Amino acid sequence: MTEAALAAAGADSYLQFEAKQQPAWPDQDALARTTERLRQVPPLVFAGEADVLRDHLAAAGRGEAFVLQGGDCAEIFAEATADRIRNKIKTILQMAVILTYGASTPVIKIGRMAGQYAKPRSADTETRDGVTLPTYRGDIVNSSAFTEEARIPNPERLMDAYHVSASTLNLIRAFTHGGFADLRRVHAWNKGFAANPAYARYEKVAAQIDRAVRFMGAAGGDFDALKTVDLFASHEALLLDYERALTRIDSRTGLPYDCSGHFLWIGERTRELDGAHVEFMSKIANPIGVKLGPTATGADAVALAERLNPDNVPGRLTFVARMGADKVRDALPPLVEAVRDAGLAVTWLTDPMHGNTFTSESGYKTRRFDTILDEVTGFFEVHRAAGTIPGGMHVELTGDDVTEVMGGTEDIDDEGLARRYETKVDPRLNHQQSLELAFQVSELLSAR
Ligand SMILES: O=C[C@H](O)[C@H](O)COP(=O)(O)O
Ligand SMILES: C=C(OP(=O)(O)O)C(=O)O
Ligand SMILES: [Mn+2]
Repeated sequence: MTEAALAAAGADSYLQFEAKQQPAWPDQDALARTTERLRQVPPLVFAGEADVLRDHLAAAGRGEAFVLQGGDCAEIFAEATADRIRNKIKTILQMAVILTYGASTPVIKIGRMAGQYAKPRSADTETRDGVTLPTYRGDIVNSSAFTEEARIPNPERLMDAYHVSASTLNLIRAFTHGGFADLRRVHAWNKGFAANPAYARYEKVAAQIDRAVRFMGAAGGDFDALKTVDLFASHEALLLDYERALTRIDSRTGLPYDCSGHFLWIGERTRELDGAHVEFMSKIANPIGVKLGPTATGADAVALAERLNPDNVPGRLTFVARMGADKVRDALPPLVEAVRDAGLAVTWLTDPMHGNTFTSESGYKTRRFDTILDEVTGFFEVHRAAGTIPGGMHVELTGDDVTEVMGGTEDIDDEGLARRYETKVDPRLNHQQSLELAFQVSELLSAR
């Protein structure tokens, strides 16, 4: 019955199109058994929550809120521990308080969390010391260990992804609604950060936020209302077998929602108009995103918006621009202007990470803090010139003290990268660098 309704709603139409970046599963029967099980399990999120997020994203598109989307490039099953999840949530909440001050509007918090397990890769194979194996495609597909066995796509991992997502989401809900996210606590953490002499340049903003919080208290502000926050879950909808298996008909509206997360996006490598990913995304009712890189044209952006949001519903569609700091000021304006001139409702985010990756001399895949900040700055400049809204920021970060991105006050250099380089795919801002970025962006936002 439900499956019939999903088919009638077009949830399987994507099967007629080419799907890029899918694993070569050696055992199709095992895959079918797992997806069959996944079609029976409880959804991870409720469609009504996705609707709430869509309304928030619409507000961000109008400049009445700012979006902070962040988390790992690739979540790792074995790293879904209480400590690591807590540190990540803490980092996002700390950044959100800083940005809220700068934007003087609510910050919509979205984790690249509880489902960010599938990775598109530029190469199908990886060679180390003369040995060539299939690439790691995320924990939902294979393991990053460099052995032949580990790299074989294993469909049982889809089930593991579901369970690890469920436990991560459970902890997110507990932390954000159980007292951990209380504004006064988060504010005290930020004061501690800015009081460290190394970060003296952020003291001024931190002191201003402190004054604002104290003013609120004196004026009888309701801090109890600020004890809980909403942190939404998002990931790249890359592995279509998994996303389709977690799609459910919403009992309220009769519409299909992909209940693997609140917000799903498709990446730069899978956004073809005639590809399976765009077709699948066109059929689900969640708020969705599309990454746009420097080769995207204004016509591409308009065509994607018309295809993915034919009713022009505000908040339904977010474009995440990932141009590169050296290109954003030239490549983004034509897209923003075309969308603006066509009267299309789109919420614009900047991803200042994916266009700024390079390999350091010592061989680490890295990015520079200053380049990341420069792309965010360019994004704000472009929107200011076009009279459009810079709606938010999408970043790869972790709450831990890793050394993967160069620069920041700590000034991690090429040699320093080796100290604690842990990511399995792309480099992440560490805890300190994430807060620094928030302080600097909050200044850009104040001028918005
Ligand atoms: O996270 C994004 C992509 O999956 C990643 O940048 C691809 O990395 P690769 O070029 O090492 O395959
Ligand atoms: C794959 C990613 O990015 P993009 O599609 O922008 O390259 C990502 O966000 O990890
Ligand atoms: Mn990445």
